[in-house]
Amino acid sequence: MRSFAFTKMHGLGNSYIYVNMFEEQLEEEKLSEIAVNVSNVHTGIGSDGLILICPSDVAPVKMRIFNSDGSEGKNCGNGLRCVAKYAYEHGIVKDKTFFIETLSGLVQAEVFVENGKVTSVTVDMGEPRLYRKDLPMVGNENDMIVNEEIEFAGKTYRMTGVSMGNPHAIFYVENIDHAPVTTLGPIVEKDERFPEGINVEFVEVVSDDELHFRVWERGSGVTQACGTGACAAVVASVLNGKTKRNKETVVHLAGGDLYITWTEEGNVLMRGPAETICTGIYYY
Ligand SMILES: N[C@H](CCC[C@H](N)C(=O)O)C(=O)O
Repeated sequence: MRSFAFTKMHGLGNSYIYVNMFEEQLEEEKLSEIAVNVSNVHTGIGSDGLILICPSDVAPVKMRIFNSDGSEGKNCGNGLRCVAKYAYEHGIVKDKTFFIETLSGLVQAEVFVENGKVTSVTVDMGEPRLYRKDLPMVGNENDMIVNEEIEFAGKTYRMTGVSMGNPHAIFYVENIDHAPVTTLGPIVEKDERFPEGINVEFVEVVSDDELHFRVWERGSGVTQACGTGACAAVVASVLNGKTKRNKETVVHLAGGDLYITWTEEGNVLMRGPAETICTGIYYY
């Protein structure tokens, strides 16, 4: 019977099982199966997926993220804040500002500490990617997708596409409580026009610096929060003239609030909490 130590952490209710790969060894070919199994709330630990905190050749730490269906994602905003918290509190990093390697590139995290514990993290998520080739989405690879008319299941919608290293389809709704998260979400996620699938977000605009937000995540379904999705929603809202560039925007997710700024310099800043739930040993 094999086992590994884990820490369950969450960012606004988007929880993952974190494994410190500086101390544990997991077989590469088993990672997808382990992600599915630990995520199961009945026979596993219960989470939106698995996140590995790994050594890196180009940064103090590397994050790998697996959704609850076992697919590997290329970025995870809530995961990055928790990885930053873990790395600082476990002495993997000594500075309060440091780089984290992801499959979609390097990001820079800054931790805010009270009584030795990280309470909040700001991550510079880098620049959004705005073209069809970045999602990817079929069609002219150098076209942007802003408020584009598109048909799903016989109905016409307006969609904006933004990548934060992982792909997001943004739809605006009048009332977030009536957003078709569980009906339209899975249809868009698996639509053949997105060869690698896509995360699906619904946004209600409150003002030029406040949004309501719900998400159907690629590979995990409905989650309480999606950090990269919140970043994509703010970028999409600027592109659609609904919010302002360089102005911190509060995004109300099901699990709580994130503060996002798409700066004039081009990068996207995400600020929010990261919390430890429990530690344990997983047997498999
Ligand atoms: N489902 C995403 C990965 C997790 C992203 C989300 N949990 C976040 O906080 O950004 C994907 O397959 O691209």
